[in-house]
Amino acid sequence: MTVMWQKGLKKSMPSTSRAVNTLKHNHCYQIRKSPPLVSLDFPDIWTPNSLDYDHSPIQKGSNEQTAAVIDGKSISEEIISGIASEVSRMKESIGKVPGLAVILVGQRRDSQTYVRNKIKACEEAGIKSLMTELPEDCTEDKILSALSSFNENPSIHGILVQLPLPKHLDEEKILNMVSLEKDVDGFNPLNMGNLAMRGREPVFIPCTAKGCIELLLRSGVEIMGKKAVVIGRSNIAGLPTSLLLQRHHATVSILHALSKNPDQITRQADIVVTAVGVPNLVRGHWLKPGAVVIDVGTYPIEDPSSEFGYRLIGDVCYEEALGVASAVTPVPGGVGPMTIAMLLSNTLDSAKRVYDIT
Ligand SMILES: NC(=O)C1=CN([C@@H]2O[C@H](COP(=O)(O)OP(=O)(O)OC[C@H]3O[C@@H](n4cnc5c(N)ncnc54)[C@H](OP(=O)(O)O)[C@@H]3O)[C@@H](O)[C@H]2O)C=CC1
Ligand SMILES: Nc1nc(=O)c2c([nH]1)NC[C@@H]1CN(c3ccc(C(=O)N[C@@H](CCC(=O)O)C(=O)O)cc3)C=[N+]21
Ligand SMILES: [Mg+2]
Repeated sequence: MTVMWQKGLKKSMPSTSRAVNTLKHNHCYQIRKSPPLVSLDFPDIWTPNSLDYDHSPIQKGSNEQTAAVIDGKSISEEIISGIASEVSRMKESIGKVPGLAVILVGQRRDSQTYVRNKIKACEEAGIKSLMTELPEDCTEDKILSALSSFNENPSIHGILVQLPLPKHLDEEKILNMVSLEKDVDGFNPLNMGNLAMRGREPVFIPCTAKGCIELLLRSGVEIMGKKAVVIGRSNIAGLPTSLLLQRHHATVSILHALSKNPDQITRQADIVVTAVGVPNLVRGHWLKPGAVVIDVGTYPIEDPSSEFGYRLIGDVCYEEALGVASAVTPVPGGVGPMTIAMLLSNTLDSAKRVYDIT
């Protein structure tokens, strides 16, 4: 493997040696600081999302197209129009509508686009939206005070802090301030824990994960008993998606930046969900013929010819996948719009819970 790969492994070594050191210092007298039996370290390396992947030329149309294109855009529109009619029913019966608050910090163009899309979708569905835009260099206190006013505002049923936040801000602390009952992103650790644990129900299911499953179900893909591979293990995409697939009784493998032979493991999967952010990471030969491929990745690349100066590409080599898979989601027009539809769905559910409507 390449230099990056080796660097990653080397840098993740200290966790072991740290454990050994603690053992030496503690000797056997101090019980309070006993060394961990299990290391909980995630790689503290920065994984640049560009490790070791296949740069060989893309095989356009070398195989006849086998795959159906899963139209996330139109499925999301269907869902949003269903939400819109529920919202108008709510308005007629109790004179109230769901409300979503969005906090956007800084000037990232992609974040601005996603947030704009979310606000636009709220308008379509009749959901009230409030948006707080804060400068890149804003203080933590500013965000926390915006959050506490949204937490207390009874006409707000969902709160979303757009990620990533600028580096100087403590993301965990800020996300922890979002009231559990309004955490429509599902990023609160209690939500994730409940998603993972048998017999428990999260208040909200994270939107991207929910969107991926919804795409599978609405495309008639059976999940139960199937082998699913999720590439990526982030809190916002890969991890919750793998948990949700497991809840739907798939046999799930999770791949990440330090996984070896990802192509071979992926080739065994009936369902592949990829959430990495590396363009063309998943090549045609990574896929089992007939696999269903859900591409969460959205990597912005410069494109002066498009409206906002950039366009998005996914993790999957789309041209190659079309000739191997049985179904593929495009980027754009796949998971992205579904994430937004699920955000609205969570916000509606939240309002229904507050007003005790079924
Ligand atoms: N369409 C949508 O609605 C959404 C799209 N996205 C997009 O999905 C992508 C991922 O987002 P996010 O999860 O936030 O990103 P993160 O950077 O938080 O996570 C990326 C994950 O991919 C893994 N990874 C990195 N490189 C490789 C590699 N070469 N092979 C296998 N795994 C690798 C990382 O592994 P490790 O853990 O070892 O570092 C990590 O788990 C981005 O393009 C993002 O824009 C995200 C959310 C919603
Ligand atoms: N707190 C938080 N919640 C999120 O859900 C969240 C986040 N932070 N940070 C970033 C990721 C990414 N994400 C996307 C949402 C919509 C599109 C989307 O609408 N995509 C369209 C096209 C976008 C465009 O018009 O360029 C599509 O794929 O068709 C993409 C990506 C949500 N995320
Ligand atoms: Mg990364």
